[in-house]
Parts: sequence; C-alpha cells; structure tokens
Amino acid sequence: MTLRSGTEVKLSDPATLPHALEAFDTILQNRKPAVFLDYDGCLTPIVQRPEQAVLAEEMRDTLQKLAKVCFVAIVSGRDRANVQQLVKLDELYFAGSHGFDISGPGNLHTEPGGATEVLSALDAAEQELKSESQTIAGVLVERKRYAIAVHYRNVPDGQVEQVKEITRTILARHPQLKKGLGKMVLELKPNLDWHKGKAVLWLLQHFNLDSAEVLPIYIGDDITDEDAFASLQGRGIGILVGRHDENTAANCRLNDVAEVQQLLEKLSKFRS
Ligand SMILES: O=P(O)(O)OC[C@H]1O[C@H](O[C@H]2O[C@H](CO)[C@@H](O)[C@H](O)[C@H]2O)[C@H](O)[C@@H](O)[C@@H]1O
Repeated sequence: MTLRSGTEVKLSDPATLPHALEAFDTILQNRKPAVFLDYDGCLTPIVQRPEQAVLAEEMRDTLQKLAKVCFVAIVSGRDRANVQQLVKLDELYFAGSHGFDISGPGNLHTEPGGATEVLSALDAAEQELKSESQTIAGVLVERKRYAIAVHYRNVPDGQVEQVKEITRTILARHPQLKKGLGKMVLELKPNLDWHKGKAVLWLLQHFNLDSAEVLPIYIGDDITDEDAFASLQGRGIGILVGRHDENTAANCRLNDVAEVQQLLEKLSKFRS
C-alpha cells in the first residue's frame, strides 16, 4: 500500500511492536493528543452477537474524562446511530459505517465519502442476503446505513463456506459494492475511495488538529483499522489491540480492552 504522500506503508509483525503503556512517556512529547477509537474489540471485548457488546460503565467514565482534555472520536464499522446509542456520550464525535457517516457536537453531520449513491445497491443486496441465507442457522445480516455485515460467528463450521459463497455471489451482482473483512464477518461496503483513515484525516483537518502540536492517536483491533493506522504513519500513533491475521501498519500494541482503558486513563491526565 502507498500513502498519498507517495511513501510506502510500513507493515510489521504485531509481536515486534513496542507496548503502548511501556512506551507512553516517549509517545506524547508535549503534544496534545487527539484520540480516535474503534468500538468492537477496542472499547468492548469481542462477543458472540453485536448487541451483546455493551460498553462498561467504567470505560464510559474514562471516555468522559478524556473528552474533557482532548478531542475524542469513535470510528466504527457499526451504524453511526447504533454506536452512538451504545456509547451514550454527547461530547464525543462519531464516524459510523467505516467512516462514511460522521456526526458530533455542534450539529455536525456529514457524509464526506459520497455513499448516498450506493444506497439502492445496499438495499437490494440486504434483501438478497436475507433471503438467500435464511435456511442457514446462525447467520446474522446486520444492515448499517452504508454497509452490510454478514456475521458467521454462530454458523456451524460446515456451513461457513456456503455463507461466504452466497456473499461473494451477491457482491458480484452489485459492482457499486466491495468486500470488507473483519472478525468472523464479511462486509459489503460502498465501492468508493473512502475508509476509516480518510475519515480520521477529514476530522483532523475539519477541527484544525492537523498541526505539529497535536498528536493523533488511533486505537483499533481489526483489519478495517489498518487504513487508519496507515493514514497516520509519519504523522501520529497507531495502536493495534490484540492481533488479526495480517501484519499491521500500527506502530505500538496493546493486549486487550483493559489495557486500552489504562492507556486512556493516562491520556485523560494530560495537561497542556
Ligand atoms: O469498527 P468496529 O467498531 O470494531 O466494528 C467492526 C464490526 O464490529 C461488530 O462485529 C464484531 O463484533 C461483534 C461483537 O463483539 C462480534 O460478534 C462480530 O463477530 C465482530 O465481527 C459489528 O457488529 C459490525 O457491524 C462492525 O463492522
């Protein structure tokens, strides 16, 4: 992958990355953090079904404290309204549907990726997925405004390939959509040049945070977070939580949600 600046993205084996809590004192260097957080696997552990991923009160308190000292945004593959409802903090910014749908305080609402043009393709694909997978036990088709997740976490092993084949076939019918990967999920996303990384850069620019005094920090656990890690290379810090199946563009690591909270607590003590 190549960044817009023309430089190659550096990919590392997560095991070789410095631990973000140990590296913390050298990370900030008098810069003010701007914090971008993925939701599933970062603020809540991965669980069997999306609706079971409820934010712990302690994590909500930590996020509330953090938002008092710096910019905080949740950048999620979930539907924006859904993740807002789970987090329940009006002072945070939210980018849902993998960054296509952004909102926040001061009546901010924008869809800078231009995905409205693919809504009818998403509507059609959603109906087809529901109809063609209905006989397979455990499949969950989750519609977000600008994406569809086809979850197979609860599908018997012997039928997972069938779910993937149905998804591939339906994707092939809709060139306006493209495939996304995640943890036990296939996604149908707008086939547009927009992703979590572009949403992060959009927010930094929109809020005049694109300066040397600000350190953007992105924390996430999944393949879709790689676009955000890549977009911050040479500019900020990317922190991978746990690991996924591939090498990463992050430059630090954390082990789990508990360590994410510890890091956010430390950041919330930031004083300019
Ligand atoms: O970008 P994120 O905020 O991390 O969202 C990514 C996807 O998260 C959800 O699915 C994942 O978490 C579920 C709950 O832990 C789990 O059951 C599922 O297997 C995971 O793939 C969410 O449901 C998706 O819409 C998001 O795209």
